[in-house]
Amino acid sequence: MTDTAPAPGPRAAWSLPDLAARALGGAVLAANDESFAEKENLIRPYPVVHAAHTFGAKGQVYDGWETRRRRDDGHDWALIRLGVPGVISAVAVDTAYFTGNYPPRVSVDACRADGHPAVADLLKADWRTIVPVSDAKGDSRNEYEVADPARYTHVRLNLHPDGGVARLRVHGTPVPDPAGFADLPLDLAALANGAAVTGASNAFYSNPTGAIMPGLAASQADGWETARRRTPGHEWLDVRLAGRGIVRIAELDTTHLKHNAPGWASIDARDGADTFPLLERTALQPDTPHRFVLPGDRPATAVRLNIFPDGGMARLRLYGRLTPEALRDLETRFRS
Ligand SMILES: NC(=O)NC(NC(N)=O)C(=O)[O-]
Repeated sequence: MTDTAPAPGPRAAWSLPDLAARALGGAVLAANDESFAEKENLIRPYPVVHAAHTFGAKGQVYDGWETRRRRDDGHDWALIRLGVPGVISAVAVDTAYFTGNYPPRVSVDACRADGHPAVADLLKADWRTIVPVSDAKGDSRNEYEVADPARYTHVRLNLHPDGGVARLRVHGTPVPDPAGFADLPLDLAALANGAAVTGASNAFYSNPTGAIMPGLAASQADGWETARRRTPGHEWLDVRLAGRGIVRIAELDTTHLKHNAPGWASIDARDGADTFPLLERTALQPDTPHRFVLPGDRPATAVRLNIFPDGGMARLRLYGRLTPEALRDLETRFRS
């Protein structure tokens, strides 16, 4: 859970995942100045913390990135690698607790530098403006929507002229490099491979997208957890796969869900207008990574994970192979 959860409403861009998230592999690579507070705080996943009148050797302590007061005409910048490349739809610049020292204006540039570029190479990259110089407020979540269909790998946050920013969130659609998707089985449900959570019956305790994030869940808050269900029925999670493919192994990981794991789970698959069972209703254990080998060979584009009656899932992994057509589509999308 972060401090910068979008306000409710029909604002699709803000419900897209944060491509700069540290948990996805994002990193703050460089900043021209971090005299007061360090740049890495920009992508911390935690709510911003603040205690007034706490002074360190450099001044008041802030949970964010804060530069010195400029005495020239320049501006400050920080360079961020996205965890997974993608199309950026919205950027949030959260100045929580920066009141007398927030940047009055910000802008954001983006570039596409595939591979593993060094900072020196990135500084020479072809940067495009995705958020022009825009007004920002102090102690606020400043939101800027982006209408640019290009795929980017890095962003640069500019402060005009200087100041402090608590958090940067870069919402967008992952467009991963499909090199290697052809020869190896991959997790067709992984966000990093281009899958997405498209719906959940209940998202009371955590963001359901946590269930398809990389790595092991760090805690119960890191996966999907529902409220206790007090009515008949069951909870479910919808996932659009990275592409049309055949799933051979399903991993249902209830790690950290000790007294609130689902009793049972099943998975339904969808391919066009057809739906079919991928995993029949199966008993689950608390705090356990379950692995099921699936017998079928029908391709699917999306799945619904059903949990009975409620609980959640730390991680859902669906290992399989893309169809040749789906692989070609991803390659075209990545190159365009
Ligand atoms: N009281 C402050 O916050 N002062 C300043 N910042 C820090 N971190 O002390 C400043 O000058 O921007």
